[in-house]
Amino acid sequence: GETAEVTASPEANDAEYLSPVSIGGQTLNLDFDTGSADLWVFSTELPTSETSGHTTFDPSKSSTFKKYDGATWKISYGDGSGASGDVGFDNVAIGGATATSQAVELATSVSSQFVSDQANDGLLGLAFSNINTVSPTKQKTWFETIKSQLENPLFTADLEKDASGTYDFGNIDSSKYTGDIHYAPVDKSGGFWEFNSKSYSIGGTKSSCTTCSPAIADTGTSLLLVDDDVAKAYYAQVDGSKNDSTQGGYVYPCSSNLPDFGIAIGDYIAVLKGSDLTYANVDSSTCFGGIQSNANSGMQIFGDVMFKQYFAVFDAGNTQFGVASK
Ligand SMILES: Cc1cc(CN)n(C)n1
Repeated sequence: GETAEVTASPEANDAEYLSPVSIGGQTLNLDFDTGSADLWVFSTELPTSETSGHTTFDPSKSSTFKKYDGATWKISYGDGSGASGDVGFDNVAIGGATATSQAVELATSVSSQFVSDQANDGLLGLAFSNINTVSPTKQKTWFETIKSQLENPLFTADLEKDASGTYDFGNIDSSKYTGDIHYAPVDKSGGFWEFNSKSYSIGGTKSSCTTCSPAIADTGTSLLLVDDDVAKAYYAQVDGSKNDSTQGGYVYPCSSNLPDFGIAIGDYIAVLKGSDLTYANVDSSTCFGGIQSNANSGMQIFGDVMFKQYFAVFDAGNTQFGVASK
């Protein structure tokens, strides 16, 4: 069976991580997103006013591209961004592993967030294909297309703070973590890498929250979005913090001490170091937190803030998600 490894390079503030993907021989930099299941790209079908700075996929220049007549797609993300377009099939290679006849969704329209994010040429979804948005027939993700060719039906994420990391497909590289991998069973019925998260700790003090929302492992989200009462409890321990609607969330004096925050991955509490829980500066003395409220959406979203501190295993063979220290 095959294995593959690809670099994940951070954008400013580690807001997102981009990886090179070859589609019909054309290389684009895509955001690998375990929180969605569409592989879509900036394409020559977009208005040129929207593609400045991006690499676009040109189906007419790929000898292996096949149009999927009549198929369309339309996706919107938790941050309000979105895109839509039509569909074809092509050979898609990542780190030397090629999925043949992979559904490739060509954007004919993208929201302003994507137009201005010139480093991002599209997304590669790594959630479960039951939430793919292609109509009339849902399409498989790249991972599900290639899974049977892999040494093991899994992939791992090693994202780093302000440095390049890796995604590995088909194997767990033991040099990338220390200690045990702590697994939680995944409920994939909603299409996400979803698990229970019924406790947390703040500054070493553990709280159980039987009513806490389930969580998803989402490499496409920058922050850690936790239930509203948990976010409140955390920032109650941060001097000078406030929930500032103009800034879009909790901010605090950069000089304040941030307590460690433990998140439950099933029965295991992964402790995130307070010193790594500041996301960005709002101004020279005010900081924006990496932990924010999910506005009681009913789902907790564990994004890159977690992946920067823990090595992660997405195990489709056993339908489980695991983390390990690194
Ligand atoms: C573009 C994009 C992807 C995601 C996470 N699934 N978000 C929040 N935004």
